[in-house]
Amino acid sequence: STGSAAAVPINAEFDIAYVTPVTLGTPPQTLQLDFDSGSSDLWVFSSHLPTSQIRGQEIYAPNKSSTAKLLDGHSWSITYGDGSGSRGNVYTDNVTVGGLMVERQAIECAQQVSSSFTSEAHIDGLVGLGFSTLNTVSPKSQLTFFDNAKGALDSPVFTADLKHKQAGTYDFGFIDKAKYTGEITYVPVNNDPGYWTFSSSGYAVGSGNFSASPISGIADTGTSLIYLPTAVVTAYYRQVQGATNSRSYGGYVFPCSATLPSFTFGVGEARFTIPPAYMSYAAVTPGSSTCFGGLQSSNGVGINIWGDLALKVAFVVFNGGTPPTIGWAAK
Ligand SMILES: CSC[C@H](NC(=O)[C@H](Cc1ccccc1)OC(=O)N1CCC(N)CC1)C(=O)N[C@@H](CC1CCCCC1)[C@@H](O)Cn1ccccc1=O
Repeated sequence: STGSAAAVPINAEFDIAYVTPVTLGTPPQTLQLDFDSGSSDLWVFSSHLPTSQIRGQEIYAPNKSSTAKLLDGHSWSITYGDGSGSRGNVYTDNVTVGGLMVERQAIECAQQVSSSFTSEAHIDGLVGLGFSTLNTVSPKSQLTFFDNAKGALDSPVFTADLKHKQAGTYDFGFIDKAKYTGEITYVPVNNDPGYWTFSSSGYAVGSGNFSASPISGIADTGTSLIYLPTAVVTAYYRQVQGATNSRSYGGYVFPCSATLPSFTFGVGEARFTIPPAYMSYAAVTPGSSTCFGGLQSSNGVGINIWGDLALKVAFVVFNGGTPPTIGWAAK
């Protein structure tokens, strides 16, 4: 079997996150979920949430689904890198993504969400696509949608074709040759403790020479930006007039009028260049002439992250075979 579903940017201006329609239960309830290869819980806004914590999101009501079953005595609780979090109880039910159905998928129903989730009306929950070792359900941890689907897939892979300010796709079980050009460069994945961790072969700032130093980081569809070592980040912002690492804004900012260099990263012999226009994010406050950079330091994060900003200039194959690998191709 295979599946294919749209990845739609939640913000018309900046690609800060992407959501994908997912149907749950019988009759089907459709929610817009954020596919996150940096975590491994499938959780949703639910009928178990106080209404004060729901502001425009769609909810999943297990008691309205004839195929929902309570996973008695199980609970979950998760906190993300940006400090947001949620917790609740667990049901199993049918989950369908782009025509691919998994029966008895653990659906983690939120009983509490942090304020940043309540204020993000476009995200009704997450689908974790990390390795199942990271799942937070207790006392028995649960499998991700991908791990549950894997055995039935034509090939044990999913691919991400994220785009700038337009809908892309997540495909399951097949590699669509129409979505990329040239060859796919595969590199090893270290899935301990459970991320899609791979080694980039280096970077270049603008037209500068390529610095061939390996950078270990995770491919994370749930993170907007790129978080890399300080040496890389200072080399980049040294080329940006007026750039500063702002404590108050929590990262590198610069005048929105600044000329930005492109940023190139390597995967094996392959090179991927992020154009200058992608390297600037929202103004730090609406209407401000100070902009937030797409490349930030991983110092405060503790892990290097290749987020949507890097993923959207490539076609990426998350190969869940044995051993797992990750493939990057131009498009
Ligand atoms: C440096 S990990 C920061 C990262 N969260 C982001 O990237 C959010 C995404 C977002 C944007 C807009 C609305 C809602 C959410 O966006 C920003 O933080 N932005 C974008 C806008 C910018 N102006 C400021 C910075 C993050 O926790 N991801 C986790 C998944 C996220 C959680 C929040 C909801 C969406 C999915 C996750 O994969 C990160 N992970 C990765 C490895 C280990 C643990 C861990 O937890």
